[in-house]
Amino acid sequence: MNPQELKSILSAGLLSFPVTDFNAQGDFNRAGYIKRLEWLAPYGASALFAAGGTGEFFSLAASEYSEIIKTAVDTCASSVPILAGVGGSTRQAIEYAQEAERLGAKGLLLLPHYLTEASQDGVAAHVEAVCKSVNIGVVVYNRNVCRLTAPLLERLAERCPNLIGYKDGLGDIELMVSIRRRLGDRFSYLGGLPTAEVYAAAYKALGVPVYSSAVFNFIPKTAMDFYHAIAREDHATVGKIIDDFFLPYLDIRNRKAGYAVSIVKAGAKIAGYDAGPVRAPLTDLTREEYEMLAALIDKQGAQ
Ligand SMILES: O=C([O-])C(=O)C[C@H](O)[C@@H](O)C(=O)[O-]
Repeated sequence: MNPQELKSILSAGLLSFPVTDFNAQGDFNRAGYIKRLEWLAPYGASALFAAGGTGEFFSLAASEYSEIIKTAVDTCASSVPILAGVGGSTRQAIEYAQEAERLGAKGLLLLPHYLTEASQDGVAAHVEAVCKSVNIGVVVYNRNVCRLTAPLLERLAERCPNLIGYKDGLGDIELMVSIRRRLGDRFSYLGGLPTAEVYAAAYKALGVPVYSSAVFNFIPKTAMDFYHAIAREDHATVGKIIDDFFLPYLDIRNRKAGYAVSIVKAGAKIAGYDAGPVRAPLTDLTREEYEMLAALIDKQGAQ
């Protein structure tokens, strides 16, 4: 798939980031991951991102990465395109990028580099180096230490034809509007704030109709229904699902840093697709929080 074909796929529909399965010892659980992907793939997401943020990319060893991407690509070959998360230092990100391309990923999501502050010129050089290391399409994820501005993205877009997407995890409306207006159709735009549904209507109004859903991991039908309600601007349905499900969900998610991922793994277990524990530095929900989530899912009849 060339970068322009990928851009067109990412310009409509719902995207999702499957969690990564670990067994009780905390090791990658390939069989569980295959079962998960086989369950989720038919629900109609336009692309799935393996080893992304919700897939705990930041906690994976390089030796596990290849197996995870290969498993996702092989399992979903005939159903849904797989993009791979990449990140870390520039050299590490390039190694991951080339490995993911070799294994058949259709594109990459470039997660922010790790730890150090950096000038945005430096971040742009990092993004350019990763884009130039592969032929497949790349989506850059503005979040945390990666805070590229519209002029820098414009420069990157000129230099890197395969940089085809911009994913926003910052929620800075002024920045988002300036990027959307200045870059126009050059990119596909993805809403990617944690629990992106809560921002979906506002982002659609800004010209960003596509978002990635983490809750798709455990209530895929509800996630798709919500996406369709957003797409047809059915405000009553959107408001009802936000009131009944997402606001109480956020009350649990906001109890601890990192719960945006932990709560999704808890949800997967409740849905009958246990992905095992999260890895440190994340922590799992407490028993009480887990029961609260189970009751919330049950109350909605969400699935
Ligand atoms: O890197 C990630 O996993 C994300 O940020 C995607 C998530 O799906 C996010 O959009 C969410 O939590 O809904």
